[in-house]
Amino acid sequence: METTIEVRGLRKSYGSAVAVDDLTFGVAPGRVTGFVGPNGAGKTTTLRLILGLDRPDAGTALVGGRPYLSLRGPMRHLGAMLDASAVHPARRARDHLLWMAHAAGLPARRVDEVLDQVGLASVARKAVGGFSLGMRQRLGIAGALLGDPPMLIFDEPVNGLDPEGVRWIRELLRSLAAEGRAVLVSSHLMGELEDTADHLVVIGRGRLVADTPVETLLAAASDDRVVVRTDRRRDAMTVLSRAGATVASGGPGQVTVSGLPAERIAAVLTGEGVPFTGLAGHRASLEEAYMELTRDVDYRENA
Ligand SMILES: Nc1ncnc2c1ncn2[C@@H]1O[C@H](COP(=O)(O)OP(=O)(O)OP(=O)(O)O)[C@@H](O)[C@H]1O
Repeated sequence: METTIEVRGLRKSYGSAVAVDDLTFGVAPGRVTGFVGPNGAGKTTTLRLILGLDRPDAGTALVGGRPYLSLRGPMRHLGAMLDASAVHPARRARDHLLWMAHAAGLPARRVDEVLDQVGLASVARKAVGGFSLGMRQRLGIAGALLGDPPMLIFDEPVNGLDPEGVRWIRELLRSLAAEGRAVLVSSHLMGELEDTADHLVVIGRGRLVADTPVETLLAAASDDRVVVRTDRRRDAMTVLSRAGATVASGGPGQVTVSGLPAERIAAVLTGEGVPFTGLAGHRASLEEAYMELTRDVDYRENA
């Protein structure tokens, strides 16, 4: 069975509001695909359609080549965490997972394995009502991992987590992809996916905005600016603009230069006797690349 999730021409409206509008993308194995868009962009609706929790008005969502609801033992194919708070507060963590495992025909030993994997083994017999948001997210992730599936979906797993929790999820997602699994993770904050996602599917108002490798997006957003570190800022700006560069003060001890390659900048400064301590290319952050990408997309309601 192929380990890809394929969404084709997916469409879903609620009354007159179009939540997902002719959406097409794929989620490949062995990488983390970030599913990004502002609040209300249609991410959760899309994930619900993939899982068969809602019916599309048009289009298809296939999991390993088949609709999720037609899979035998679906949790062995695709694991998902959509709403980590949807567990009865009186239920103990281990009992919750045992119930899930039983319903899915999975062995009870998987419950202890996933509790260990997500770091909840020591609180396995505690009621979920006393869990922090981070612990609930971990429990939700444990549920997704229960069937040891080759495909995984996580809806906003980083929401409300402390930096330690964010780091943990980031490493988990990377390791799941490194094992060859297809991992789809949604977020409304691009910065959260920095150092995590290999590929991005960006949506706005239900429509596809971009489907691109992260590297390609970053390269396109990183321009030819070079940052020069020097104590003689004024002199550096004078000689570099005379040499044809566009210069700007880049803050204390820094000049931002564009229009000249780094080697030429170094040669001009050296030739004119202007000392400098560093030259570095400007590399865009994922957040900057996202702003660039979505600058012309109108997200306003009813726009
Ligand atoms: N059951 C529903 N009934 C009516 N409207 C809905 C329903 N579910 C979603 N919507 C609407 O569809 C649009 C997309 O919502 P969705 O939750 O999919 O977005 P999202 O990208 O996941 O946003 P968030 O990051 O806030 O979760 C929104 O305008 C939302 O109000």
